[in-house]
Amino acid sequence: MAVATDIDPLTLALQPPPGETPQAREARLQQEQEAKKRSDLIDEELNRQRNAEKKSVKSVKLLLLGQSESGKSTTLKNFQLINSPKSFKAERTSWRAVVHLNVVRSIRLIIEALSEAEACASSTDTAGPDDPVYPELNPDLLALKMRLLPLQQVEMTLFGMLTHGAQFKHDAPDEGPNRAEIVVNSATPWKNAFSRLISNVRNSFEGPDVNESQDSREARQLLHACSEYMIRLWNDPIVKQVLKVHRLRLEDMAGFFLDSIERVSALSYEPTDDDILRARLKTIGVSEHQFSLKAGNMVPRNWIVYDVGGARSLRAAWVPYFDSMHAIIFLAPLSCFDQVLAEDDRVNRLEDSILLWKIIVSSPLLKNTNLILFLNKCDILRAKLASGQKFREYVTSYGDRPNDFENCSQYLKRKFSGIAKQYSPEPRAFYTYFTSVIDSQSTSDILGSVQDTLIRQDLGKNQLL
Ligand SMILES: Nc1nc2c(ncn2[C@@H]2O[C@H](COP(=O)(O)OP(=O)(O)OP(=O)(O)O)[C@@H](O)[C@H]2O)c(=O)[nH]1
Ligand SMILES: [Mg+2]
Repeated sequence: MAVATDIDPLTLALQPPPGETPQAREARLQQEQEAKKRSDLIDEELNRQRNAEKKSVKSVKLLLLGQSESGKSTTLKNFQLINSPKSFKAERTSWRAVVHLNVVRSIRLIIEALSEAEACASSTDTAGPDDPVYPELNPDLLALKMRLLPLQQVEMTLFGMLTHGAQFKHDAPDEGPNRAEIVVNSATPWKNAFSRLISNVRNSFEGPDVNESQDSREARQLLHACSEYMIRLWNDPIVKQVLKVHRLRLEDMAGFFLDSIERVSALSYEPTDDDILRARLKTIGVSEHQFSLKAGNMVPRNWIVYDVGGARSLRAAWVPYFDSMHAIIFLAPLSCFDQVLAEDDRVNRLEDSILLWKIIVSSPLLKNTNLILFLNKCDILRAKLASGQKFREYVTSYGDRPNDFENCSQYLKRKFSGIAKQYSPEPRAFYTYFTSVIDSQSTSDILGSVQDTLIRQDLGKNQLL
């Protein structure tokens, strides 16, 4: 049975040993001093870490805005490519299916145009002066069209795999048959559907997908088997004429891979970074991407980038995010001066972008938010102007200025800056960049400078430190 004493065990343990010599006492005290020094150092380090953690939990929140197809999701992909390259690579297999869906969609649009040409040819109604006049389709072309019908099955399979149930759908039919495209609700983890099919996700892009599902493999084999027919169809001169009459410029559409059919339908195909940036998947819902970023010798920050759907019907979902954002990157595609909205063909895309920008800069909710303007798709603007497309035919206020990239892009930059000056509730600085966000190198430089600016300047001073 234990005997109770007045001395607590700790005091007892710390007492000098009985009969301690002066030398032993000195050595003990020195040891104790050193132990204390070590313990203080550890405490100091723990405190430093705790303080750093406290600071780093404050996240920098960035919202990507702009009309549909302006390049928001592509900008998000660039953020991923720079800040979490490993997860970007791990998603390659999912993007392969999207590239394949993009190819199959382009072929479907051609087939629909051919069907329309056939219907016109067999119609007994007298053609009006404004009716399209299609060339005659020869039997070889009709046979080719039949041979490509199995691609419908490929589309359904890929679609089913990505949806993994019900998260994907075709666009609303009222957008017209030529506009129908596959959308993903980005709030749902669609990429996981593929990750589950490939249990050895790590490095799966470096070797054959041993665990790929039967459906997925069959879809790829079918696409591969149709490769030659797809190439013949795309290169057929009558098809080119039909598409011209149909006013369908597939090469200007998002997710265009028809010039690379052989490569992307090869059985060993794995998407490159460039393919992933070009692959088109329309967003509905809001997707959120987080990463940790360190600028210079500052404490790492948690960044959250939000990507939203830009189609008209989806814009109401933006507003709840306005409140807590540190910065907005607004994407205005400069190349769209001659295009109309997919969701409303009475509205010019450039006008829609300008109107949206006006709404954003004049919003009282955003008066303290950093605004960054990406004047995007500069590569397409350059190519369009070089091919002789006349800017002033669509933007009459441009007048007689030269029809070149330098002048047109500067004109549009002045237009957007003027709106910001005129409509901001309070004077504000904002940053403007000319971008082509499918160019990962130049976009990486721009995003690097955006990140740096946000951390060091306004956010560093006012909100985050
Ligand atoms: N050539 C070129 N293509 C671009 C550029 N930016 C985006 N794209 C392509 O345009 C298409 C549409 O881009 P997304 O990033 O999906 O557009 P989004 O703004 O997210 O569109 P929603 O999700 O519908 O709101 C994709 O196929 C991109 O690869 C660019 O600067 N140049
Ligand atoms: Mg998107």
